[in-house]
Amino acid sequence: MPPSSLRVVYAFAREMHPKTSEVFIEYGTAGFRTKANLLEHVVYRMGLLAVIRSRVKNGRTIGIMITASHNLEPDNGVKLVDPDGEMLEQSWEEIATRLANVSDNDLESTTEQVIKQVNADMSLKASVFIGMDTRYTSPRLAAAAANGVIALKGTPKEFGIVTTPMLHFCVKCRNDNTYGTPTEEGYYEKIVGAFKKIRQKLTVCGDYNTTLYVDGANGVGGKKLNIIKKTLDGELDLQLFNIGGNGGKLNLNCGADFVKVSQKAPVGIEHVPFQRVASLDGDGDRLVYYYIDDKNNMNLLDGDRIATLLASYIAELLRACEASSDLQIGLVQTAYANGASTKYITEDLKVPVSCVKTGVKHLHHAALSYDIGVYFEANGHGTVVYSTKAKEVIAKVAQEGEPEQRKAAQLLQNFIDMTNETVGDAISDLFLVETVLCARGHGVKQWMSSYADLPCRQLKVTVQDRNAISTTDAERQCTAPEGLQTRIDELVRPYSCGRAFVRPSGTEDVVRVYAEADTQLSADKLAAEVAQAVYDLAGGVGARPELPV
Ligand SMILES: CC(=O)N[C@H]1[C@@H](OP(=O)(O)O)O[C@H](CO)[C@@H](O)[C@@H]1O
Ligand SMILES: [Mg+2]
Repeated sequence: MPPSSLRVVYAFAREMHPKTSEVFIEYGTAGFRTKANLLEHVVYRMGLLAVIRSRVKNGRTIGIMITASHNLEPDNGVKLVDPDGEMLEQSWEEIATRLANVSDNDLESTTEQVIKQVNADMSLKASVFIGMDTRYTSPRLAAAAANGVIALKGTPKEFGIVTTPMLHFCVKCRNDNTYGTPTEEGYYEKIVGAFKKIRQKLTVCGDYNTTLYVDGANGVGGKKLNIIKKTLDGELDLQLFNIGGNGGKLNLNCGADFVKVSQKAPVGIEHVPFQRVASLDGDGDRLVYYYIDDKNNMNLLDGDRIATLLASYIAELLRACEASSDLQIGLVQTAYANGASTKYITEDLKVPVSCVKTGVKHLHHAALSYDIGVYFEANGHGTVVYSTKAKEVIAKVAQEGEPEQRKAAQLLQNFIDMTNETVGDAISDLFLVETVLCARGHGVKQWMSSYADLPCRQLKVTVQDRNAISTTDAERQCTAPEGLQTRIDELVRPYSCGRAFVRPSGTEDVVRVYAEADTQLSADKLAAEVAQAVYDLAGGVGARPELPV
């Protein structure tokens, strides 16, 4: 890199996107996420880093997504997408953090150091796709990202408002044209196109009802479903709520995170007993379902429930193809998965389960070790990944199998096409769920009946330094501070079906507490007791922990 070019970087930074805050910011589970007004310089610098990353990857396209997902409107965030549409390689997170925090004066030399460290050939072309969510601060941040890309002579392409998974999809397609066309239209063609194909092969029957209510969290996912809705031809009657524009605030008392954590129905939705409702998060990468029953009770169908539904259907089709002995299907969860779901998967579905640390990158990675890997966080973020071997075996049966086997294999092929394999995707997952329910003639009651969730509760505790808490065994055991795990064990012991763990959040400055037990009262009580133990033994600050979250 000739020095003159780096001087441009520096001048650009100081003039247009100066670092105005001394607050240290870290590339966490979901990239950088904080108040939007602290992010402009960070995003500009991620534009620089994306160019360097693209060059290290021989000019393959890198993605930048501007979003703070399920956080409230004043926050925003940025994350990088690697060439196969997956999250940024973990070893680069430290580099991203370093570049985000240096002073404007040190930016030039730090950029140069990074280029040397990663051995980037700065004479190569570089391509960066930029997407953003619906926040009013997003266009300004997207422009800062594009300026960063231009400063290092990369080529930015702005996609405007897209869901996070759409951007991941477009990055993947740009680098691998067998996957699809790298545009929003290409996304609809592949995902919605496959849904329509599969629907032609299925008959609407039993308790399945084609009306689906959707809570769009007043974010981007609902807006995109409004586009898709117009192209559906009776396959699914989408009734969209919380799609923005009616004064409803992004993620405020609505959306997948609110529904999952509070276990309450969102605002802004008409209640019809036993009506299926799909709830998306603000950037369209999480999905949970729920229904209100005739006693006005809330019934949540979360990520664990979606994972088991998809895994059981795929396993059923594999058996029908007679390919189940050739292909190993597995499920990946985190410690937040409801204990009842894990028991159901291992004992009833007889599918192997692995438990990994929180954060999609960990789940995605573990899922790749199966021929077909289904992964979901309990909060509704997840997808299915299919190995090349699985695709080849299924394609062979679809061509050469007996008629019944061929039929099942062709259904599986449509199912694969409908899946966004790059990352959890609320829209793709919604179509996958609707397909399984339709194929089985099931309504929400049958879906719910596969197993009964153990009541659970999540709480947050504010401590002086959340990193004083260390964990092991996929975050299910606490190794520091001393004595905390022993205390948790003592607290859990008296509870029937009791389980509890604590871990520092990667996206908020809190310690998260999770507890489950045989009754809601017990789960709430256990969570409160464990939260108190965290407060006492891990340096709690501010108000003592209280219910609810
Ligand atoms: C309990 C929980 O839902 N944690 C979420 C949350 O992470 P924390 O590290 O718990 O803050 O945000 C992550 C990014 O969206 C998501 O991957 C994860 O599942
Ligand atoms: Mg999200």
